[in-house]
Amino acid sequence: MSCQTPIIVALDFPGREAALALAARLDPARCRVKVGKELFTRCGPDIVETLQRQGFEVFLDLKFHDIPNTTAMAVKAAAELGVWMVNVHCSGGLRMLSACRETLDGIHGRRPLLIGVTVLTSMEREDLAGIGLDIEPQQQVLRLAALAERAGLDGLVCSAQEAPALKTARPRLKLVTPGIRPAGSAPDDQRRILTPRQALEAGSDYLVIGRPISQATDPDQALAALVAELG
Ligand SMILES: O=c1ccn([C@@H]2O[C@H](COP(=O)(O)O)[C@@H](O)[C@H]2O)c(=O)[nH]1
Repeated sequence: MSCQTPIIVALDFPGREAALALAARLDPARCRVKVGKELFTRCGPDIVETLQRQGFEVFLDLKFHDIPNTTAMAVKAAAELGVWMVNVHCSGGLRMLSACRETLDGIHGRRPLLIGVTVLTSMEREDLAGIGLDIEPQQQVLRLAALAERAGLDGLVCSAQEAPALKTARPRLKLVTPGIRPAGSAPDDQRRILTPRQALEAGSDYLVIGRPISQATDPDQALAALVAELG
C-alpha cells in the first residue's frame, strides 16, 4: 500500500542500527523516509535498499550540486537505486537542471521525482547577504523556482513560509518543506519554520520532519501526535 500521509521522516542518524531502529517503529503506510548525507555517507546504497525492502518510499536527500554531466549521472544512479524522490540544487543552473531532467526522461520504468533545492530552511536574509545575495529569501526562492519550472523539474525544496507565493506563481510544482516544528518545540538550526498544520494550510505537499520525531523521548507518540494534528 502506498503512503497515505504527507509526512517524510528524516532518518538523520550516525549509523544503520539507529536508523533501522526508528524505521522499525514507523509504518510505511503512514510516512515516507528520508536518507540524507550523514546516513548515506556512513552506510551507502545498502541502507536505501534495506528501507525499500521494508516497504518504505525513500527520498534520497543528497542535494547534488556539480557540473551538468556529473549531476545528471548521480541522479541516474539514484533512479537505478529505485528511490522515490531525489534532489539537486537549483543554484547549479539551468543547464545542470535540464541535464538531470533529460537523463531521467531517458530511463525506462519508474522514475524518481526530481526536486530542486531553493534556499535552505536554515537560512535567513542575513545568511543570504553573507554569500553576496542582497535579497529576501522568498524572492530568491521564486527566482530559483522559475529556473526549476523551465527545466521541467517536478518540485522544490523550500520553506512552507514560501508555499502561498509558490502555489500562485508555480502551481505545477510539488512543494517539499523541511523546517517543520510543532508549536512550542525548539527551532534548532532552522530559521524559516512553520508548524505541521500551518505548513499544510500554506500549501506544502510533503512535510520533512527530523528531530521532532527522531530525538523525541517517545518517537511513536511524536509521530502519532503529528498525524493526528494533520487530521
Ligand atoms: O532546506 C532544507 C533542505 C533539507 N533539509 C533537511 O531536512 C531535515 C530537517 O530535519 P529537522 O531535524 O526536522 O530540522 C534535515 O535532514 C535537513 O538536512 C532542511 O532542513 N532544510
